Amino acid sequence: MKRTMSYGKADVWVYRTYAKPLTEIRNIPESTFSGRKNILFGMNVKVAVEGEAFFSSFKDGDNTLVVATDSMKNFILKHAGDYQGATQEGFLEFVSHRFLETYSHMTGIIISGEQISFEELPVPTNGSFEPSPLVFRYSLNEQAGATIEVKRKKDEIITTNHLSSLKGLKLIKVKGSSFYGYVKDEYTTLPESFDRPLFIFLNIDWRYNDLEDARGNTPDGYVAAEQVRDIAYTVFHEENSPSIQNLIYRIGTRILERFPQLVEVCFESNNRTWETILDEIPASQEGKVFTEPRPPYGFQCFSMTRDDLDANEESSK
Ligand SMILES: O=c1[nH]c(=O)c2[nH]c(=O)[nH]c2[nH]1
Repeated sequence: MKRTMSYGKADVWVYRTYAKPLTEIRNIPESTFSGRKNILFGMNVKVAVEGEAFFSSFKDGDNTLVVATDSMKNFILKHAGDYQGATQEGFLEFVSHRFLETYSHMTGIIISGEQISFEELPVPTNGSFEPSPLVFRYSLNEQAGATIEVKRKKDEIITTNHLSSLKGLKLIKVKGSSFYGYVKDEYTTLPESFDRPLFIFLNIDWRYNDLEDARGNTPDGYVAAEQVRDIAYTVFHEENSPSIQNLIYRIGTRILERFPQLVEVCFESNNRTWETILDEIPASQEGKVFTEPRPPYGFQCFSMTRDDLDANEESSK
C-alpha cells in the first residue's frame, strides 16, 4: 500500500492589489460577466508538499530537510508579488512550479485556493453612478476555487492535474419545483410535493481540455466562476425541476454546451428545502410561511462529460 505523506500550510491569506485584469472572456447568453478588474486579487491558499526525503522527519525527527510551513507561507506571499497573470489557477500553478524549482527534494505539490471576492460599490461620478476603483465590499457569497497538482518527473516539472470550482452557491426558488413519484414503502413519510420552495447549496467543479485556457491567457478560453454561477441560476429560473438530480443534470448540460473547452463538470448539491409552516395566508393570494428544515439533509453527487452531451443530442434527434 502506498504511504500517504505530505505536509504544508493552510489558511494562507493572500491579498494582491492591481493584478492583471482578466479580459477576453467568452460571451454567453446567461451572463453579463465580461471580466475582472483584479484591483483586488485575494485568495485563501492551502499547500501540501510531497517528497520521500521528508520520511526521516516523520520517522527519526530529523528536520534537516524540513522547509518550515511558516516559510511556505512566506514563499506564497512573496510570489504573489511576482505573478504576472490574471487568474487563481495561473497563480497556483506558478507558485507550485516555483516550489519545485527552489527545493530539489520536493517531488510534488498539491495546492488549492478559494478566491476572496470583493464587490464593487457604485459611487456618484459625473452625474451618474460608477463603481468605486478604491472601496470594495467584502463578500460572504459563493467563491471561485482552484486546485493544481504538480509533479517532478525526471528533470521536468509537470502540472499533472487541475480543477476549477464554484463553492457554496446558495439558491432559493420560491415556486416552480416539485418532487413526486418516488418509491413508496413502509419507510416513506415524505408527502409528495407539486410546488416546493427549493433551496439548494451547490458546489460545481470543471476541468479544461487544455490547461492553457485555465491560465487565462487565451481569448475566450477562461471559464469564470461568475459565468458558471449565472448559468446555474438561469437554468434554475427557466425550468421547472422534478428533482435536484435532474436540475443539476440540466445545469451541467448547459455549462458543457456553452464552454466547448471543458471536458468535465461535477456537482455536489445539498437539499435545504424549507419546511412549510403556513400553506395559505388568508390575506395573500399565494404567500406562505416557511422555516429552516430540520437536519439531516440530502445530497447529490454527479459528474458529466461531453459524452453525456452527445447522448442528449442523439436522443433529441
Ligand atoms: O430533489 C430531491 N431529490 C431527492 O432524491 C429527494 N429525497 C427527498 O427526500 N427529497 C428529495 N428531493
